[in-house]
Amino acid sequence: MILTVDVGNTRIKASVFEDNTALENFVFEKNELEKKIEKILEKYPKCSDLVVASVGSIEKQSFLSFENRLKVHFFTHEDVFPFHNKYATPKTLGIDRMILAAGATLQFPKQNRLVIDAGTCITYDFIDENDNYLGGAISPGLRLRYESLHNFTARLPLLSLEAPDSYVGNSTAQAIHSGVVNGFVYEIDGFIDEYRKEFSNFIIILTGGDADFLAKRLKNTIFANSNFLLESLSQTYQYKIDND
Ligand SMILES: Nc1ncnc2c1ncn2[C@@H]1O[C@H](COP(=O)(O)OP(=O)(O)O)[C@@H](O)[C@H]1O
Ligand SMILES: CC(C)(COP(=O)(O)O)[C@@H](O)C(=O)NCCC(=O)O
Ligand SMILES: [K+]
Repeated sequence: MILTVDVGNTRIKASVFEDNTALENFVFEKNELEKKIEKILEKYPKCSDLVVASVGSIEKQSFLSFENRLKVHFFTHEDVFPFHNKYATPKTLGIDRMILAAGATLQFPKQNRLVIDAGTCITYDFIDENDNYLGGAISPGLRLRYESLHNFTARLPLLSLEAPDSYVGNSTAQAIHSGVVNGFVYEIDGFIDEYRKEFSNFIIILTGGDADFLAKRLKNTIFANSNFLLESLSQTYQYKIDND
């Protein structure tokens, strides 16, 4: 039994896996990290390994206190991954994107794959049928768009996510919702259309905190799996054990 932990820039997600099947998922804030992990381990004392991917401000040291109880693995660029990394700056590729690419490679072998993670940022990652990781894109996520409109202007209010009534926002609030939500949806559909021009066939995996909200609004039919990063962490860890 393993406990996987994904430290994103907004929140921490965790999941307990037994034989690559998730038993329970957890979401919490950075300041609750140790307390929450303590609680999870109390509930699942059979956890033998703690596996972490962090792109947030939490470093390896935060997990060291658990090392006397279970094996702690903090993923880095030095680990073995099941794809060929063709990024021009492989050492700066986010570890979350590496885990997503690894999960896509292991779960959907020998085909072109596009992973879209709608979290703090939207990240796009493309792995071709020969398991070459080619790269993708990084753009602001949904909440980041609402916050930056507010933070960098004098007159725009901070709104929380709401589906717009129309493209034609007829008030400040509706104009912001239209710009943020429709802009987000058009961006993703636009990227998918561009990839379609170059690659005739590929599967799309949509994940992240906004995946469910997004999936039903896209022109392209995509099934969302908001647990894909944690599933990929469990699978990539197994791959590491088998290939080290
Ligand atoms: N309770 C919540 N707190 C913060 N963000 C949330 C919450 N529920 C949904 N979201 C959405 O999830 C997105 C962040 O996704 P997430 O995958 O958790 O990010 P990260 O992995 O970067 O920490 C935000 O854009 C926000 O719209
Ligand atoms: C792009 C990211 C900030 C996304 O983080 P997230 O939205 O998952 O919190 C993260 O993958 C990162 O810090 N990447 C480093 C730059 C790169 O991937 O090229
Ligand atoms: K992301």
